[in-house]
Amino acid sequence: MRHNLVEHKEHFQRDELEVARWMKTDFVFLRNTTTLKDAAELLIKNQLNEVPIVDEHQHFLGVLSLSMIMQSLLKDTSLAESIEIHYDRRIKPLSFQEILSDISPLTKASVPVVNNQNILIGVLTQHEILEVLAQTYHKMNLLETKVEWFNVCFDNIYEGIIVVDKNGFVKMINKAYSSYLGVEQGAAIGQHVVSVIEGTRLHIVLQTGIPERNQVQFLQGQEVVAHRIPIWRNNEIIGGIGILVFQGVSELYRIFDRIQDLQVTKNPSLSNINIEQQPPKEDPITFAQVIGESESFAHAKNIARRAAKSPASILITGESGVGKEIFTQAIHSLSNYSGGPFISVNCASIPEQLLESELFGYEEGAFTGSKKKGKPGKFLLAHKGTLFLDEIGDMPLHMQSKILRVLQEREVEPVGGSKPISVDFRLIAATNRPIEDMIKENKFREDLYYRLNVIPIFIPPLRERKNDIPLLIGHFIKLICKKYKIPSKEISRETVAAMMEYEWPGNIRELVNVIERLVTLVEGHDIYFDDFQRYFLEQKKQIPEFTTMEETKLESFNSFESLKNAGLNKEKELLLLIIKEEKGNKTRAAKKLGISRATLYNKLKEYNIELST
Ligand SMILES: Nc1ncnc2c1ncn2[C@@H]1O[C@H](COP(=O)(O)OP(=O)(O)OP(=O)(O)O)[C@@H](O)[C@H]1O
Repeated sequence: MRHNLVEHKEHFQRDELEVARWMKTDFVFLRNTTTLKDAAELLIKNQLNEVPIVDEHQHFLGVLSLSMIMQSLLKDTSLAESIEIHYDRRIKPLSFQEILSDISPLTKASVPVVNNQNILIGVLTQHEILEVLAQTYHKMNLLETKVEWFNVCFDNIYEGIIVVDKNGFVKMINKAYSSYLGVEQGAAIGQHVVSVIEGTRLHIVLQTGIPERNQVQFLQGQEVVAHRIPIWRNNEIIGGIGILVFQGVSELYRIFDRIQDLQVTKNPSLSNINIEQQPPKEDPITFAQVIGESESFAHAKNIARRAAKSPASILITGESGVGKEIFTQAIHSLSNYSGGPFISVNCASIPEQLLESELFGYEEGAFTGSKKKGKPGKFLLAHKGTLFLDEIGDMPLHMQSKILRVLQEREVEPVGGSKPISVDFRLIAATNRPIEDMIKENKFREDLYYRLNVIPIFIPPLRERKNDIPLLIGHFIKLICKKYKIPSKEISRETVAAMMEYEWPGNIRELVNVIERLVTLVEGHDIYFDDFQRYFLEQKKQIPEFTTMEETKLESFNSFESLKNAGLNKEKELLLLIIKEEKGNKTRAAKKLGISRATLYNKLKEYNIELST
């Protein structure tokens, strides 16, 4: 029995084999003060051979069996006597944390189980052990089928796949790869990847921890596309996967041509309203630029991709800096409104008294005594395109009613205007505030919420999708090097692992800031953990070493906090100082403080700081 369990242990998670998971918790036991008569009756009634004995605090003392009672009776002991001196105290109980495969075979029908305080909490019987075996057998069968399927796929796939351990030694290689290289599968296994694949970088990816995707590699006289993926588990690299796309390069060119054709034939629907529209200055953001593959993030992207195709309103929720705006832009690019404008409004950053004219626009002479020319509002500017209302949770109640009316009637009436104008736009709203709670507190209109929340998308915070961190680091390093026109840099694995440990309260915005600081401040080609400590952690002097997650939880690491702690206790003073340093530029001030523009506006409002715009 022991042998079988050990052999199949791999197929159970270790804690699945813990005694605590399998022991019986409704069981019979006796106090040491019970009489021999009561004990005998209890054993007979429950058809038991033996029973565990405990003291008044439920501490385990030993085991009493029917044969022990018989022996006592044969020695003329009275049945009225207590069992105290008659039970066996040599019996060793099992700990609830022991693993079934590590314990000796049960020689008895049942064994008592205790916790760390020696309190009797259960019994393990042979019945449970048989149950484990039956389940193991079932799991093994399922696993065998899975492995068979996996092998079939692995060897029949067109792409070449190679899997290495953390030191770069080949663990698996599929048929496509081995025949391309002209190496026997069996011969490649166990060798170092460098001696199997000419010019590989898979071993380098194991060092850096950063995935490399869509890299053109010259192999066996042909250009191929390679992906190199480090496998992270519990913040450590346990191996790597190399994927070779043989048709890659020529196929990529074909795809590129097809995209170009599509763009030429696409006839952007032009606005029938005479509003001067600026041509887009930068390439539109697509989902290819929205980085992240962890399950929860891929799920959000999936919903967003599908939502893009419908005209329904979308409400994106998630903490500040998780990527709500970039999602919105990618949705716009993929939607039927992509030919029209993308208009973004940060509801928190516009003073309340200006909000209406910003959104609805105004007609010439709309304001008493004003000779101001008319101006189209954001609703009108977004005609045939996408309107993004960021921080919708900060919208005052009276404006919420007005917005609701626009959404219902699809018409806007500029301030001072006499007739409504029809508008057609796709609305995407975003918030990092708990809207449902705000509804309960009458701070947000329920009817507007339902109008907006036709398709809800939640973007998870970075700390809940840490496996995306290496991918994001690689992406931003490349992007920032390009932006500053500096040669590409590499980051050490220790730094990546430390970044995976950190909680990122400012989410991706904070990650981008940190990488930007590292890439621009570190002079050499490589970014080491020391640099990370110097440029990021040392700013937060109160935390001497970056060690555990617990420590990072204790303190918020964002720059705002660190600046505050650098001797300035009052947030207001700090705000004023930074704004002065940045000569009133709110975007730069927010960036320096490590907060979003919206948070900066909220804080300015909170402290009644007025800035001339
Ligand atoms: N998945 C991602 N891939 C690439 N870049 C991202 C991703 N998510 C966010 N970013 C970048 O991080 C920064 C912050 O993202 P964004 O402004 O979209 O966040 P947000 O949730 O709208 O923040 P806020 O609520 O504070 O307005 C931007 O520079 C954005 O381009």
